[in-house]
Amino acid sequence: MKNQFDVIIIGSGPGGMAAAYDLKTAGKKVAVVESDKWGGTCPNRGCDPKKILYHAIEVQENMDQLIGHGYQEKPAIRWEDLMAFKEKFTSAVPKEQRDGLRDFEIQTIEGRAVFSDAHTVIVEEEKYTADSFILATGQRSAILDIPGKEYMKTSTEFLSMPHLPKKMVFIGGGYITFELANIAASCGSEVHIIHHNDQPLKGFDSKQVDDVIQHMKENGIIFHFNESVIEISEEEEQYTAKLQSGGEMAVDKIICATGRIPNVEDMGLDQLGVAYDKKGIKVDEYLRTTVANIYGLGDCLAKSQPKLTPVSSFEGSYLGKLLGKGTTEKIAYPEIPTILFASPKLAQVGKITVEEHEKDAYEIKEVDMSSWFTYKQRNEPVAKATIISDKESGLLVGASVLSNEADQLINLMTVMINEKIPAERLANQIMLYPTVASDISYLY
Ligand SMILES: Cc1cc2nc3c(=O)[nH]c(=O)nc-3n(C[C@H](O)[C@H](O)[C@H](O)COP(=O)(O)OP(=O)(O)OC[C@H]3O[C@@H](n4cnc5c(N)ncnc54)[C@H](O)[C@@H]3O)c2cc1C
Ligand SMILES: NC(=O)c1ccc[n+]([C@@H]2O[C@H](COP(=O)([O-])OP(=O)(O)OC[C@H]3O[C@@H](n4cnc5c(N)ncnc54)[C@H](O)[C@@H]3O)[C@@H](O)[C@H]2O)c1
Repeated sequence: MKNQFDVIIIGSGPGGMAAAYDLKTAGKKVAVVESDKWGGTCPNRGCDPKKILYHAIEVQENMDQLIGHGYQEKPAIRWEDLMAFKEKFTSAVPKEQRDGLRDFEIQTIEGRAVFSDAHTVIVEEEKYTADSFILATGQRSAILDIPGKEYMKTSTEFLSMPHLPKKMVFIGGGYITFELANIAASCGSEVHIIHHNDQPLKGFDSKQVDDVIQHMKENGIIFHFNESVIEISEEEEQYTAKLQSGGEMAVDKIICATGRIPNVEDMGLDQLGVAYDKKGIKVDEYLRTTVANIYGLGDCLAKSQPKLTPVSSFEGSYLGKLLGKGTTEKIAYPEIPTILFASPKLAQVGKITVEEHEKDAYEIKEVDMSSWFTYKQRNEPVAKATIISDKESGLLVGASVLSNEADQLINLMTVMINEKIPAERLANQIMLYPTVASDISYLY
């Protein structure tokens, strides 16, 4: 039957895509429904466009570190050209992603999916039925509920701004604020960050967060901790943010980055009995929702794992195996690394702090790497690592790294932790020199 499938996936982000390709490879008849841009958040309005902008400021910073050591002056970034470069990548994404599915004989359905029963969705007034469904609907930006909230923009608008505002404010103290504020400041905007408490970037090593803040202050960013925006007014595209402390701030753009909310509403989930709360859809260890033939993955789930592209893809591949090849295993997550693409980068994996009562079990080592050749050759101002290993086995259990090479180092350490590679085995490897990998054996 034309509209009858083994599995229908709702949402074409990295999670939905991974599930679709793996299920098709396993011989299933698969369809993907998408109501917005094919490819979802990551390549259209998330990681990828952000990384293109970030790369430009990373190059700028690398050059800045060599002023007086070969370079004469810090290069300026022309926002309009950078945006045009970014647009070259992002404008092609939806078609490429959709055509990729079609070429693989996965049916693509455009429109918003709404369930009419546990085996049927309606999209643009047409019925589609399936044995199983996967909810891969992602999240969207939360907007603070304050007077004048209609004047706030989100990360999506930031990543498509045709011109760089002269003065802007970011509300929130999470990943999005820190990454995008850093980009805006490096490109020449006067940037303010307003955060409702004095503990931004929760979940990262607090000492290293202090270092990031210090570095961002040196980059010109102005932090306002224990402060909130309570009202916004507009006059001729100039915005005035009224502050809880009593003051006011006049700016050209206000970006709200106070977290993201799952896309779960108006899909008929309540009538079916698919349980969810404000954190997302509830699933068991097989990623099954409270309705037996409906599964969920990625950012739209209420779960403890971080909401990141590779996590969504991992879950998509797991469901590909579960529904495609009939594995009966529960999902088992490895240690998941996370990174803040700021200046410098802050990345971590596994255990990053040792409590007083754990001190007999773990060894914690703090290493200042800034005098090492890898960092000195680039004149990097900061390079620090905190390494935690299990005293009995000697195995690495966690690490947090603050440096512009943190991504490379943490990727290597993630493999060492997940594959339980003892330090002695590293001595058997010959790594390229001088590179970050050749430093790793000095770390613990
Ligand atoms: C600014 C920003 C920067 C980020 N940077 C990084 C990064 O550097 N590294 C990283 O790992 N992660 C990053 N992330 C997070 C990453 O983008 C997400 O974790 C990832 O995209 C989640 O994938 P997903 O498949 O779960 O959902 P999404 O990619 O959000 O896809 C969900 C899709 O479902 C569609 N949909 C929703 N409801 C329906 C419906 N009823 N019918 C049909 N379709 C529907 C949506 O339109 C969307 O296309 C970033 C996110 C943002 C916003
Ligand atoms: N490098 C990366 O991997 C990367 C980059 C960007 C985004 N992301 C993903 O996107 C998600 C969303 O990022 P985000 O920065 O929007 O969220 P976040 O959860 O990282 O940070 C939200 C911030 O807003 C603050 N906040 C919450 N409610 C508030 C309120 N009512 N008033 C004022 N402040 C409030 C929180 O204290 C927090 O500091 C991340 O959790 C992550 O999963 C990842």
